[in-house]
Amino acid sequence: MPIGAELIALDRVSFSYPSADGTVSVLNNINLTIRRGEWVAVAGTNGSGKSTLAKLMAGLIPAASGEISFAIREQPPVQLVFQNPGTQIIGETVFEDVCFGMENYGIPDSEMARRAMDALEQTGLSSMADMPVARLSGGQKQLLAVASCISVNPAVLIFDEATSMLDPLARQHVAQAAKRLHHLGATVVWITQWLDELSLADRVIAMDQGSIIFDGSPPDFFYKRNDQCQTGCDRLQFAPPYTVQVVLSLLDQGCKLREPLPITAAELGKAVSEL
Ligand SMILES: Nc1ncnc2c1ncn2[C@@H]1O[C@H](COP(=O)(O)OP(=O)(O)OP(=O)(O)O)[C@@H](O)[C@H]1O
Repeated sequence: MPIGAELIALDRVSFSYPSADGTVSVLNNINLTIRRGEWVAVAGTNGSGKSTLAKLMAGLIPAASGEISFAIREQPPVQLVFQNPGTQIIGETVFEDVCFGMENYGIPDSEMARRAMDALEQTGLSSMADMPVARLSGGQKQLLAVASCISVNPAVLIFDEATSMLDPLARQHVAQAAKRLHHLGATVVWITQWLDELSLADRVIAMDQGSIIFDGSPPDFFYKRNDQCQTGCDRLQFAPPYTVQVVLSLLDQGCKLREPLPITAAELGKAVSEL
């Protein structure tokens, strides 16, 4: 299937969880299409429904109303790295855990060890291959969950705040591993609270109270204002990353920076050097 083909489409999807006095509505009327080859970042306030959206896109829960369609032929179609890594770790040792996922997808024994070590290498865990999983720290468990998901080479990889417990170096490892799969053709959905990670994406979805309030490019998320003069970032009441704050300050002072406005330090350096 070509780059840009529709892979996952949500059409007027709503979702509610059961509660003591009926149900609590979590997602309202979501329309969203994920296309092959995209890197889509999802940002949003706590409790806005990001993890629920991730589970719907991974086919783990059904929509209460509306329709979700999948047009993915590869196996496995979607892998979701959960926010809480404990929920997806099964093996006794680090190496066994990575192999467990591959066994489920029928990856030949002859390939398994090489793919497991490659995934552990990419996530910085290769020296811990024989360590019992119970001895891993929270962040190391998060890295193991990432390694297991990347080892099976899914068509769509969904990271649900998969870097929330990681130190800056480990975050970089995970981002690089995801980028590598993306270059090889995987589609990436990257849910994050770290706004500097939005620069990795082609497209940003912002969620608030169960609705998508922004769907556009990373620069537009930080700089494009609606009729109420608010950006997507303003509407979430999130402080923009430092680089974006510097750009806004430069614009306030009358500097003319070329479009698209910079969102990373490297882009800002280049834009300033061209003034
Ligand atoms: N299993 C559940 N049963 C009942 N309510 C739930 C369940 N899981 C989540 N919720 C509720 O659904 C809402 C959305 O939760 P969700 O985890 O999807 O949000 P989120 O945007 O991922 O939040 P966060 O950024 O805090 O992880 C929250 O109000 C939460 O309390």
